[in-house]
Order: sequence, then structure tokens, then C-alpha cells
Amino acid sequence: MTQTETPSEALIRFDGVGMTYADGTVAVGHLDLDVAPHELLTLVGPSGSGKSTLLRMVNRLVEPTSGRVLLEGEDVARMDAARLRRGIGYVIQDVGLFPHRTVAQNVATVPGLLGWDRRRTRERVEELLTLVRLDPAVHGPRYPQELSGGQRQRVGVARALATHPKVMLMDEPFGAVDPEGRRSLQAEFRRIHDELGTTVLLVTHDIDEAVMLGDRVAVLSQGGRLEQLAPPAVLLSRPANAFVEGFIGDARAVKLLALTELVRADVEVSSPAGAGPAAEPARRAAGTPGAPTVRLGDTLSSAFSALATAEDGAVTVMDDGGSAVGTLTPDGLHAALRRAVGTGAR
Ligand SMILES: Nc1ncnc2c1ncn2[C@@H]1O[C@H](COP(=O)(O)OP(=O)(O)OP(=O)(O)O)[C@@H](O)[C@H]1O
Repeated sequence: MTQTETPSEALIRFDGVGMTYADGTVAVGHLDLDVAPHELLTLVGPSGSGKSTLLRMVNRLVEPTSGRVLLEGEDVARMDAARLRRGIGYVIQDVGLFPHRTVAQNVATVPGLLGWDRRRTRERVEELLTLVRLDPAVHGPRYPQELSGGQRQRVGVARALATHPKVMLMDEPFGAVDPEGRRSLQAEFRRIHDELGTTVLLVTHDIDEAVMLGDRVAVLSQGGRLEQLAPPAVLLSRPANAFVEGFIGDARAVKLLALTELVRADVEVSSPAGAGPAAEPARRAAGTPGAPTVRLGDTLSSAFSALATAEDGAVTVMDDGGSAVGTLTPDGLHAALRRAVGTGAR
């Protein structure tokens, strides 16, 4: 997808939106941006680039001073704000859990407002806590202060998902969690997103988070200027301009390695077993205990680590069934990286 290409059908459309605050601050000059159904789109940019302002336009916590935001084609300005917000999951950095309500009661907030009966609410709360890997019996009756920061964040996500919202707005949702907990929360959230297919617009200032989570990444600069909109591998391999390049920083290749999976085409395929060098991969896999191997589907960074420890400069590649399908050499890895750069593979 190129920088200007947008999905044909938008669930959320920013249609020429602008926001100038009362003191004259132009948070967003003029922006067009489409978010496709089921997409996880990350908005990333330095502090003050208008990310939160844009996000809050969707649930009308901010009313744009120009342009419109369309949700499934309907102008949100014409919708009842309370109804609009009930249909949108909203997760913010400090979660905003109610301190005097238990975890289960927090998750049940919106179902309660919607008048769901007790049984349906209880079942949904249990389902959601399980989804975010909390134990309903253990964590449900606790109060927010009896949880870790990461667990509180999970409750925030569960609460936002309670009524099957079509859209989730997330503003630095993992910002308050320590770096290690943050990576695992990100991975879990990506899993949850893949499972549920909710359309998500997520604000972050962390480029790693943006490329790890996003199907596409929108890079913004001051004044809500859209510098590039692209899938992560394209963004990392072909930054549109010096701003994006600077924002991504030095670790581009490393990030690209972490995003790209090893495929059959990267592998030197072995011929039938027993015939000279062709038997090499099988021998290597079977005959050299502890020799590094990789699997199709592993990231290029794991392949890189395996190659780095391989004594003879090549590693055996296995398929899902555990059979050796060939070897990976440094040339193969280089070709894989070039493939990623060329196609924006993800
Ligand atoms: N209520 C307000 N009144 C005046 N200016 C505001 C208001 N809210 C935000 N701004 C300004 O608008 C600009 C964009 O703010 P916004 O919070 O959208 O940026 P951001 O990219 O989310 O930043 P951060 O990453 O620091 O949260 C900033 O210059 C900010 O100071």
C-alpha cells in the first residue's frame, strides 16, 4: 500500500478535520485519514503532534473546528454523544478504574448502564477476564489497588470490550506499565485483536509499539500533519521523508528483522536424502545435537541469532511438522531482508 492509498471502505473517516483550541493552538491543521474495518491503526508521533486530539474527536471528547469524523459513514457530530460513547471502547493510560468498585464491577460498568440482566453480565465479565488472562475467581472480587499496574491495564481493556464495541480508542494504553510487562501486554493485546477483529485506533509515542501492534502506522508531526501512512515493514524499509527516518531512529533494520517471517523461498532446499550434500540438512538436524535450527514462520531476528551461533555458517530450517526442509545461509537471510524491503512483507 502506498502512502496515499487508503482502504476502500472506512469504518472511521477523518474527513478534512482540523482543531484549533481556544487559545489559538493549532493541534491539527487539516487531516484526511481512513481506518478500515477490523484494522488496528496506530497513530504515532512526538509529543504535541495532535494524536490525542484526533482520537478524542472520534468519541466527541473534542469537537473539531473544521471537517468531520464519520463512523460507518455517519457524522459523529449528529449522533447522541452518550450513545456514541457507549458503543466505543476507550482505554487511557491510567485506566481510570473506579477505585471503590471491584474488578468485576468495573468490567460490568457499561453492561450495567445498558440494563443487561445479572446472568448475562456475569457471564460476559468472566469471559472477558479470561480473555485478558485474569482469573475471574481470583481477580474479579479484588479492588483495583490490589492489582499490579499491568493487571489494572488488562482490566481496562476488558472493561472497554464489555459490550462488543465495533471501535476501540486507546490512548497510550500501556504507557504506565514497566517495559517488560509492556511487551507482553502488547503481544497479548495483538492476540486479542486478532481474535476479536475489533477496529482499533491506538495512540502512542513509541515507534516500537506502533510497528509491533499496527496493521498500518500513521506518523504525525506537529500540527497533526500526516507524514506517512503505511504498513510497518514499508514504513521501516522506505520512510517517506527525513522526518519519518529521524523518528524511526537507528534501529530500522533490527525492527524489520523482527517483523519479517522466514518463508520457504528464503531456504536452500535439500534434494532427496542420502545424495551427497543434499542430505546435509537432515544430518545437521538429526545428527548434531544442540545445533541451531529455525522454523518456517520464525522471525528473521531469530534466524539471525541462530545463524550467529551456527558453527558452519548455516542452520537447518524445519517445517511445522518438524521435518527439515533445507538450510538458511547468510545469503538467504540477506535475500529475505531484501524481500521484506521490496514487498513490505509482514
Ligand atoms: N484543551 C487544550 N487547550 C489548548 N491547547 C491544547 C488543549 N489540548 C491540547 N492542546 C495542545 O494541542 C497540541 C496537541 O495536543 P495533543 O494532546 O493532541 O498531542 P499528542 O500528540 O497527543 O501529545 P502527547 O504525546 O504529549 O500526549 C499540543 O500543542 C497541546 O498543547
